[in-house]
Amino acid sequence: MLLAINPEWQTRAREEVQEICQGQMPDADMIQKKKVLTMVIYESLRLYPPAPLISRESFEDLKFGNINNPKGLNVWTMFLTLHYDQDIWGPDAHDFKPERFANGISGSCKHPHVSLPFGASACICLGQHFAMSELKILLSLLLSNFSFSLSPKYRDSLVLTVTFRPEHGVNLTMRKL
Ligand code: HEM
Repeated sequence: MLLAINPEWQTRAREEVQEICQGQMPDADMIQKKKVLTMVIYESLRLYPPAPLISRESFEDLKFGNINNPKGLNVWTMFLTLHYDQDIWGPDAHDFKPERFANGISGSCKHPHVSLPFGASACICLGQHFAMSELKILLSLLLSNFSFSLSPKYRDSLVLTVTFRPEHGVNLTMRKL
């Protein structure tokens, strides 16, 4: 959806796929080289993190500033709000700008540890590298075979429960290249 409404990024990502894959099925080496696609995926996961919150239980009494956090309490961190914080990402925090990730996650914002699409610490997503590979393969195949734009049927409605997802799916108009 973000590539459909940002055709310049769709073109950049497609050119990179064509240059690296040369019409072949993407392999592990090719996936590693896809810098533009990585930036696009990180920025999409910043704006629309599929799992927008994580929880942790305190094993002992803790105090954060003037907030008491007794043993056994579950603390829920809504990183969706962190991903849109203008103090962290700048005044364009609401915009799709994959170039923020040109120098990886560490160079993307003021406090890179708040870029949390896969969570953090000991419970960080076990499948994150697998998920990134899957996304790069899927997007490479889509980009090399189709151009896409937003369908007139698209209805913007996001549902936030344990996951963050489009209520009515994502209707796109696909054209075979
Ligand atoms: C874009 C895709 C994905 C996203 C955004 C995502 C995100 C997350 C997040 C936010 C957590 C919680 C981390 C935390 O509590 O700090 C998590 C945990 C986990 N994810 Fe994913 N995930 C994705 C794909 C996958 C895939 C493909 C697999 C398996 C093949 C996977 C396996 C797991 C497992 C096993 C955990 C629990 C880790 C633990 O508690 O030790 N995830 N994921």
